[in-house]
Amino acid sequence: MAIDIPTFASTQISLLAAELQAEVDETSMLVSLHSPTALQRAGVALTNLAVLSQRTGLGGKTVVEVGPDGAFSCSGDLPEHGIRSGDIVLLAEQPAASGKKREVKELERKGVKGVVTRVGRQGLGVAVEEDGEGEGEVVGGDRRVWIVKLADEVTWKRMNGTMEKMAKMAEGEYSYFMRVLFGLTTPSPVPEDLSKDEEVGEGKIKWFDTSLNESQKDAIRFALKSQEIALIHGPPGTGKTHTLIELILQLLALNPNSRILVCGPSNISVDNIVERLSPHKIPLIRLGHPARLLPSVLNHSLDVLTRTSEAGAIVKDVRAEMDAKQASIRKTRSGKERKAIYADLKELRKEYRQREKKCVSDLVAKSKVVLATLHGSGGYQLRDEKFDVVIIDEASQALEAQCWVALLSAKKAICAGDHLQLPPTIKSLNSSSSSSSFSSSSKTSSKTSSTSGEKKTAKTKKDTAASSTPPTIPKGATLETTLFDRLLSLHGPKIKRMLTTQYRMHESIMRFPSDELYEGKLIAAEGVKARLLNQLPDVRDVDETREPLVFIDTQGGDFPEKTEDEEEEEKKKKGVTKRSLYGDSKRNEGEAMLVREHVRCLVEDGGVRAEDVAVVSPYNAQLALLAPLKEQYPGIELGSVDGFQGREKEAVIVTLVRSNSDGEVGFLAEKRRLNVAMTRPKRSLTVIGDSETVKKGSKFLKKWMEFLEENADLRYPDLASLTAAAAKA
Ligand SMILES: Nc1ncnc2c1ncn2[C@@H]1O[C@H](COP(=O)(O)OP(=O)(O)OP(=O)(O)O)[C@@H](O)[C@H]1O
Repeated sequence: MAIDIPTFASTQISLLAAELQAEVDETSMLVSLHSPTALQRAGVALTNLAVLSQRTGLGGKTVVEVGPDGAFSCSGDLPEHGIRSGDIVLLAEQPAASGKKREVKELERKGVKGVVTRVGRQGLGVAVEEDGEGEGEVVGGDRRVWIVKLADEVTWKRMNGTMEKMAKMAEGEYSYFMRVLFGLTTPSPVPEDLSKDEEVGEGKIKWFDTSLNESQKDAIRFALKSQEIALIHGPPGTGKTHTLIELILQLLALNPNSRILVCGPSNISVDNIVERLSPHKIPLIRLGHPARLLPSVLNHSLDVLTRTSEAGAIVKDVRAEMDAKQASIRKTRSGKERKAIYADLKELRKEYRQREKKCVSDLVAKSKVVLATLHGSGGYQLRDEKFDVVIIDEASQALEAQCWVALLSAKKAICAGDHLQLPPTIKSLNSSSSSSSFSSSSKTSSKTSSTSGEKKTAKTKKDTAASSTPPTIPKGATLETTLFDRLLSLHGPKIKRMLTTQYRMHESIMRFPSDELYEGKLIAAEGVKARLLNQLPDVRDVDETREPLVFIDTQGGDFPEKTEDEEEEEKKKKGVTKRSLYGDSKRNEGEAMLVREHVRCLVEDGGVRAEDVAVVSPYNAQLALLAPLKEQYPGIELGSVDGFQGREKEAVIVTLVRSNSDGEVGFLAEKRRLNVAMTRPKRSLTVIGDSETVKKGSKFLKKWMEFLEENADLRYPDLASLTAAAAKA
């Protein structure tokens, strides 16, 4: 069904506003209720830091480097934390650990906002906002500082700006591409069978990578032939990125004059492509702050090129002057002098920007392929640039508004993704019921931080609603509907090609997701279909390393789940009043014991390296319970399902947690979450769960449990002997 563009845009604006509000409220709630130390443990803050230095980064921004305050760290290393580059943070003087309530607003007055540009073992960099009040206050003295994660208003502004533009466009301004993407017209037809001859465009396709499989070749032919839109559906491990690289090379081979913009929702998704594209020696440039990029792609980063290229020479002297000024701030004690330095810096920054702009536009104009995050593509560097094709990787993990930042001036788009894995995570209340329970996640932040697919507490939700006035949003509209989803339901499978050979999982691990979600079309590549743990170097042949699929069924009621809040209630009775950060997240002590025992068998008896093992759970409280495993088996990873999307491991243990007499399964009912959970392993998947409870959750869950009962190495644990063994250990 066609969609009215202004209505779409204004709905997005309302949804985005609600989302931003939810994020802001969540931060406020966390900050006001918990001490800096507790926030650090939850992955949203870093405490006891000292300002180490300041320098000038891209855009003339001041980058403040912070590291552990010597008085609090012997090793000089940062403690375990959940701050990632790209996060929006507040850098402020650390409040005393009093029981006093803190307000975010008050903290903001005392500090400066910025973007984390670099995260290292011993410190991190924050590019601070230039006009932040009190800038000198924070970075000047020798005070102890901390950083707290804030809502990402920068990304929001870009999306909102794009939607506002769309809302205001007159019908005559819509491009053919836009009309197709909103169903006002149909996509130009693409010949059904492209495989007979290799004729595409002017000449024959000569494959750069001859190892491509048929489904990959077919997807590339289709994407080359399509005029406006092509979706490349890549189930887990099917070589989506691999396919995109060949596609980019083919686009350029067919038309050496074409210019391509390649985007993804995260820095890592973009860097991944830069890394794989760079050996092909095509002129490419990566936009984005260099400190946020993988070291291996730095040579293509705009910032580095502005320093090293000829065009960059004119920028250099201003930068040097700015750096010298920055350095002098720390030496100055007088407020008056500092003020004067800031005024000089402001002027220099202006000049720097002008010179840099010229240099940047020269560099961008020379590049055939420009790569940036979706919101990065909305930066000033690309303001007047035109591209023949826009490619979006991981499109099913991006908000649609985010995609339009890159698509607004596009003529043709190719989107790769998998709508059967998790969509972007949404915090606002308007999301659909089954999946409304998920909050922020990022691929890199796994650990036991708060960034899993859970809402903190049911109470938080109500609090959030009460503290803000949500804008009116049409019924059924949700940010969770991605561009990928919407286009599929708008135009159907004719705009899509699916990759069908997967290069990750043992055949038995692949079977269920393939049959239930991918129409039975997945094929395990020859090299992976029978791979077992016991074939890895130094791994011994024991029960745990011999089986690709193990199901430890905890049915019978001996392994009940618990809610953190229930335990908090018990604590309260004993006089402990602080509320848990994990709220109503569930945990299951019995399952945790089984996880520990299984890890022990894999690593100690089987000789599997801890780095090759991951424990994945939908519930943060369960991960918190298992956290000591990381000390016992350094290198092991514990992650939320949401945080583990896009990752893989040799052996994965999934602990489902839910076990109750009501058959309550919460957000286990979300197929896409389960799909992600069960498709992470290469050689070994161990599922621990109560089949009785889980079966009641949904048809899909019932089928999964039945599949495991029939096909997995089935085990019924005995709690008494397990407890005895644990006590002995
Ligand atoms: N045609 C191929 N022949 C051999 N190996 C391949 C082929 N295509 C992909 N692979 C391998 O499969 C693995 C997954 O590929 P890639 O990283 O491109 O997948 P992806 O689909 O982007 O990943 P994800 O599952 O995270 O979406 C890689 O190790 C890649 O080298």
